[in-house]
This record gives sequence, structure tokens and C-alpha cells, in this order.
Amino acid sequence: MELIAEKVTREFVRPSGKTNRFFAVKETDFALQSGRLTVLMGRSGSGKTTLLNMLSGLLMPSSGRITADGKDLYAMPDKELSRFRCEHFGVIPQGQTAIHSLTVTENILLPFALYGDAPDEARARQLMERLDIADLANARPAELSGGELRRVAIARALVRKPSLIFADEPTGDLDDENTAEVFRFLKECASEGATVLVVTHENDAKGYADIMLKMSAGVLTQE
Ligand SMILES: Nc1ncnc2c1ncn2[C@@H]1O[C@H](COP(=O)(O)OP(=O)(O)OP(=O)(O)O)[C@@H](O)[C@H]1O
Repeated sequence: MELIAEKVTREFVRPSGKTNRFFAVKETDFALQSGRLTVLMGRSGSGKTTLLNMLSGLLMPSSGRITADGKDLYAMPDKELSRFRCEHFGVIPQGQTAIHSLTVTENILLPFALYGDAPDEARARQLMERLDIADLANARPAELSGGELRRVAIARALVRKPSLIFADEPTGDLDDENTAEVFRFLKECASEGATVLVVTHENDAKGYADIMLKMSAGVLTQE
């Protein structure tokens, strides 16, 4: 699935401070292509998460248009966008988003449960094995380490085999071995045809990237 951003910006207002209106993302045009792993790097606060949230249908741009295979994301009614995102997008967000009353397996299968779709339990098991969390299948999030929770979030994002994968610091809590495994896995997803965008501070990510983007004070450039 091809994602195109045309003249996209995002402005925020801060309640106090000297400049209380500012552009976290300045006018940006670019495309993400199928089969490519794109890595986005840049300093903290430069606008990477804001851009990723707009591209993944979570944050409406202040201006501009974002289309996925020609479909204008923000022209869709809310319900239609949510369903579209669930079917086609896999998002690995920053921070912890596991639901504490559900087991690890139930958390991973949540994208099926949301719309009453038949759960692909074999896929969930395969992901848990690949990410080395199979022993935790029946555990609850409160019993997991930060790195284990991160791998649950990765499995949940990938369980429906999304054609577009957005990962925001997917290896933030992981050791070197797991970090390499996650990048190898995301690269494989791209090789199999997915469109993958990874925001990261991990220098080794460059070794896996087909395209390198850099964000600097809201301005996106291709390296
Ligand atoms: N909801 C919001 N309201 C006001 N300002 C915001 C909001 N969200 C983000 N910002 C500001 O926009 C700028 C870009 O933030 P963003 O989270 O996109 O940066 P980032 O590059 O992802 O940073 P990091 O690498 O630290 O995650 C920052 O100055 C941040 O303070």
C-alpha cells in the first residue's frame, strides 16, 4: 500500500511561552512505498511522532492531505477510518498500551476482537515464538518487564499482517539482541511487500533502511 503526504503541516498551540503557536511539522510532501523500510531519525522534539501520528490516521493535519492507495484518510468518517486502520495499519506506539485485565495472548489478538473478526491464533503463537515471549502467553501485563511489554505491542501491531506498519521507537526498551531481531523482522515484513516506517534513535537501524529520512525542527529531508 502506498501512502502519500501532500503539503502536510501540523500546528500546535502552547498555553504559555513566547511563541505559543508553532509548527511541529512544516509543509511536507513525500511518499512511502510498498516493500520499503523507511527509517526516520532526528533530535528529540523535532516532530517525528507528530508526523507518524498524522500518517497513521491518529492526528489530523492542520493542512494538507494524506492518502493510502488513493483513499484520503481524513476525508473518511471516524468509524470508517477506525475500521480502515484496523484492517490495513499496524501501529507500534511509544510507551505502554497493553490492557492489564487481558492476558498476553488476548492483548495480541485484540485487533480481531475489536470488530468481532475470527482470531488468527496460529499467527499470534508464531509471533510470540519469533519475539521470544511464547512462555508468557497466559501472563498478565503487570507481570512483564518493559522489554517484554514492548514485544507484546509489536506482536499486536503485526498480528493482522498489516500492509502499512508504523513503529515509533519500537526497540526503546530492548537489549541489543532483541533490537536486531525486531529490525530483521520489520525488514522481512517489507521484503514481503509491507510499507514500513520506523522512527528511531537507534543508529544500527541505518543498516536495515531502504530510505533514510531526517526530521529537523519540523522539516523533513531525505538523506
Ligand atoms: N499535543 C501537543 N500540543 C502542543 N505541543 C505538542 C503536542 N504534541 C507535541 N508537541 C510539541 O511538538 C514538538 C514535536 O513533538 P514530537 O513528539 O513530534 O517530537 P519527536 O521528534 O517525536 O520527539 P522524541 O524523539 O522526543 O519522541 C515538540 O516541541 C512537542 O513539545
